[in-house]
Amino acid sequence: MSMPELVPVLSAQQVEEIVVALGQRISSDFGEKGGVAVCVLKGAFVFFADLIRTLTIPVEVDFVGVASYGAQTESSGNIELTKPIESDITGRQVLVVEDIVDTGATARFLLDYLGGFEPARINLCAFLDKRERRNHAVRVDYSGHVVRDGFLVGYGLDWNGCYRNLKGIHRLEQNNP
Ligand SMILES: O=P(O)(O)OC[C@H]1O[C@H](OP(=O)(O)OP(=O)(O)O)[C@H](O)[C@@H]1O
Ligand SMILES: Nc1nc2[nH]cnc2c(=O)[nH]1
Repeated sequence: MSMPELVPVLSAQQVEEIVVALGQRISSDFGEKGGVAVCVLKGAFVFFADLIRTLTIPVEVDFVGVASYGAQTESSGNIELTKPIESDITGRQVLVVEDIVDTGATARFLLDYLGGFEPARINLCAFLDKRERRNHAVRVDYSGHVVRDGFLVGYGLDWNGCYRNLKGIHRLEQNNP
């Protein structure tokens, strides 16, 4: 199999502008009460670190782990909780931070899981909102960039464990010889 090609989708500069705009909206909506920002591991960790530093409200952070894709570019559909939340989010304002919402299976699973702790409010923020394959009902309250198709890597998103360190977003194209 030949090496996949990386086609640029968003530059590092564009990524930064999107993150700043999201941070302003979230700060304004959550207000001085602030809340708990929950990073969905692993993919969201890069976006999360940038986003929380644009917030101008009191914010605590926590992390949940889920896995579903493994080495594939298609979700297995079996979502596994690999790390539970540690904070008490009951009655708090909660922001779930994802790198990408694709089929919506992971986000749906997490909103149901975290919603079970009865937060005062729970909103979903995704850097990338890929709607074409959505087959679970989820509302992305804060969507950074809507993408149509393709498998995307960079800015935390991986393929087979690689490319999370790229500063921009790229589409992975498998060239068949
Ligand atoms: O909307 P969906 O179709 O459920 O896809 C979105 C999920 O897929 C990716 O996670 P992945 O399972 O690849 O794990 P990772 O975050 O550890 O890379 C991504 O980080 C989202 O959590
Ligand atoms: N890296 C990566 N993970 C995903 N999980 C769901 N969709 C995608 C995607 O386009 N890229």
